[in-house]
Amino acid sequence: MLSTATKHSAEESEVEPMEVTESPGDIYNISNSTQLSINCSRDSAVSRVVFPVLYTVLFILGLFLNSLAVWVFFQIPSKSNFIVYLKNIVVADVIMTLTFPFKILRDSKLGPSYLKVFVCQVSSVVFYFTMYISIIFFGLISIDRYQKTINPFDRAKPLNLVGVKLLSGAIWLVMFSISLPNMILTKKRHESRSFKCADLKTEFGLTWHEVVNYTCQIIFWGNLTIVTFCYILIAKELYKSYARTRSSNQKGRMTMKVNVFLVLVVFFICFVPFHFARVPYTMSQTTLFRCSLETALFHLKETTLWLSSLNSLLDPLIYFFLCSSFRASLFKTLNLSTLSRPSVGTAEQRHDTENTHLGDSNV
Ligand SMILES: Nc1ncnc2c1ncn2[C@@H]1O[C@H](COP(=O)(O)OP(=O)(O)O)[C@@H](O)[C@H]1O
Repeated sequence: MLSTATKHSAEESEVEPMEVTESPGDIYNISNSTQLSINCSRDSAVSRVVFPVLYTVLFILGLFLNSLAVWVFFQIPSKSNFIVYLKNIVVADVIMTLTFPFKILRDSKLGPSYLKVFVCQVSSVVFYFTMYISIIFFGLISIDRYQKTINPFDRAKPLNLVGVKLLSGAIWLVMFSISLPNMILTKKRHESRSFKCADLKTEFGLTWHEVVNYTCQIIFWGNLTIVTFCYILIAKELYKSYARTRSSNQKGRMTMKVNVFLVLVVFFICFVPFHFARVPYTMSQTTLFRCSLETALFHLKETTLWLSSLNSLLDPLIYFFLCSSFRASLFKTLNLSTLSRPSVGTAEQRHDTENTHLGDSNV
């Protein structure tokens, strides 16, 4: 196995006939400098047709749902931490959705060749940046929902809200700062038409890419732990509450369960497969692997990445099922006045009221 620097210096030097000795584990020992990965084509009908079609579906539906969500959210005042977090996610989702057309054009080979460079340099980096923003806010939402479960009558204090807005800004800034070098350091010129993003990186750029990927793994697994832990505690509280009231309404109980676990389900479906696939894939970008293994890892990464992109489509479901202010405002926007009429007071009062008892879907 070769390190980042070794792979890079191997790729940068003059191409000479290479001697490759296969070792167990499908990884090559390179005993001569070469551009092995250049000869390993990823081109296939799946990457040229299937994924562009799947991303087109995501783009059309995602743009519609997220634009609607933005429209609805920006009529709701940011009066709770929960709403501030959801607004951050919706902005991240809109930006992520806007990166899809570039990927579609690049992968389908319908776009000009400089688009490939643009995708590696800008749009893919923006995609990952927004993905981790969503992941971090999912973690914060889980903590907030747990706090709301144990202290239902707690209202967000203005000072708290300022703190939460500052925290949100800081998260965007920090994530942008670690992503920016991935744009700047993707600047090597490439003669071959079939280059990979890693081929455009400077030596330090490839190291930075590797470091950011492992940092993002920590961010993901940390947030997954937070989300899982908080929702286990929430479920426990809900169970205690139902046991106390001895609710006999089975249907209501089922709805509550499904809604409570929506965040967890979305998180698992969208992000867990990608983060399992990402580690060996990043290794294949910085270490010389056998071509068949590198290609398999690439396809696995692309498949699981599509699941992560699906998140931008599933998030609006979370807003709808977990945020009553969103529902009320959506029905009002769509002129469904009967549905938008809150059962208790105004939309705002209803939101606050909904947060005050455990059996509500707002948890
Ligand atoms: N977690 C991340 N955060 C920010 N940028 C990233 C992240 N992961 C990858 N990138 C950047 O996105 C671009 C595409 O990366 P990647 O998907 O690994 O390449 P490829 O499309 O060749 O498989 C690269 O410039 C890379 O550095």
